[in-house]
Amino acid sequence: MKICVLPGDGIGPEITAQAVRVLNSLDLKFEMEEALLGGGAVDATGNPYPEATQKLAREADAVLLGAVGGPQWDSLPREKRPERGLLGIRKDLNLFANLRPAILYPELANASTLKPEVVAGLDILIVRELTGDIYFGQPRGVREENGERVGFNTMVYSESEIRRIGHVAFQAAQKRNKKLCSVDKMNVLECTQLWRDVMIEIAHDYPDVELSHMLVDNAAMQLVKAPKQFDVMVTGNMFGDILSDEASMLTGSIGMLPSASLDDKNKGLYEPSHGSAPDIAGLGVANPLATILSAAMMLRYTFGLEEQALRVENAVKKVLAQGYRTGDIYERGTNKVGTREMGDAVLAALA
Ligand SMILES: NC(=O)C1=CN([C@@H]2O[C@H](COP(=O)(O)OP(=O)(O)OC[C@H]3O[C@@H](n4cnc5c(N)ncnc54)[C@H](O)[C@@H]3O)[C@@H](O)[C@H]2O)C=CC1
Ligand SMILES: CC(C)CC(=O)C(=O)O
Ligand SMILES: [Mg+2]
Repeated sequence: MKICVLPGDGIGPEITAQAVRVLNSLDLKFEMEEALLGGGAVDATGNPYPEATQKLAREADAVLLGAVGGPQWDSLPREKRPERGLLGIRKDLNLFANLRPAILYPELANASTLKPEVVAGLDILIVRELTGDIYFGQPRGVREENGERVGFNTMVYSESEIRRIGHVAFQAAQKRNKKLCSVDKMNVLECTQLWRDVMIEIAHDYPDVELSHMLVDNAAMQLVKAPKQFDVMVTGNMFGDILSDEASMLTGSIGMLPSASLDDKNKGLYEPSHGSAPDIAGLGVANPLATILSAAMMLRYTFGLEEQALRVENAVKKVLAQGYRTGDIYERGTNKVGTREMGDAVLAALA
């Protein structure tokens, strides 16, 4: 079981270290090797996704990633920016299916931005397409036109790209409550009219799943109005990026939202849904639970170790029940801890 570990930038190394400790405590035989991705990689090699990282990531069964980016790299030419490294590894490994579960742990009911009665028992799975859409579409750039600069990107999806993420979402819905909501903007975007048409075609293969459709602006509103109407949501790369950050706050914090990015053979990259949080980097206060829960997803999806995945998830439940909280989920009467102490608590819960 080979894992390529990419701590990345900002809080990335702090949170990844805790997930690595958790994996190493499980008495399983992992081979782990670290490499550079993002800003640190640009500084060291001039490339945000260096060849050595590419080789290691391709050879590994799974990748564990912290996060990339930071203001010190924002003025670099676009192809050298840390985020290009992230898009690069996702595309290179064909990780088209991004699973982002938004689950409210009962202990965090007061940390949610919504009233407890609106979110109690919340358990949504956002299935986000990850290697297409406007983040990858060509042409892109800034050109001179009529004496001014014009910026442009292209939203593009092929039928086959929509179909393969659709199948992932329908199959996930089959294993859950058999309800799938596809989110698009078909009223104004041709690209997402095709998205809707293809989802309707695929639905014939899954007669047991109830498919509904929602425009993305309404979906953003419904998520904070009545989130429990959703079970599985499927959407494109950009809408999924935005809606998953929004959904994270229903669970208390973006520091609680893990993710799995999968290809069609269960190879996966596992990372928290948040970014490198430059505002708290180096302070030892970041919440490592999203990364630890991402490691649990790795055990489940890539290694098929369901029992071990549940063990880690139960350890996270236990530390929350014991009252351990990083600053982002802290409330009066609980025990405020830093990143490493939260890792210690999870390890103790696993022992
Ligand atoms: N997957 C990745 O590597 C991603 C990278 N980024 C990059 O990260 C950098 C910062 O982006 P932002 O827009 O500020 O988003 P962000 O997700 O890094 O931070 C947003 C807010 O959430 C807080 N936060 C995030 N993770 C947290 C955690 N584990 N515990 C406690 N608080 C946490 C931060 O302190 C900040 O206030 C940018 O360079 C961006 O491009 C952004 C999103 C994803
Ligand atoms: C580079 C961005 C697309 C990363 C991001 O915000 C995400 O994947 O959630
Ligand atoms: Mg994002």
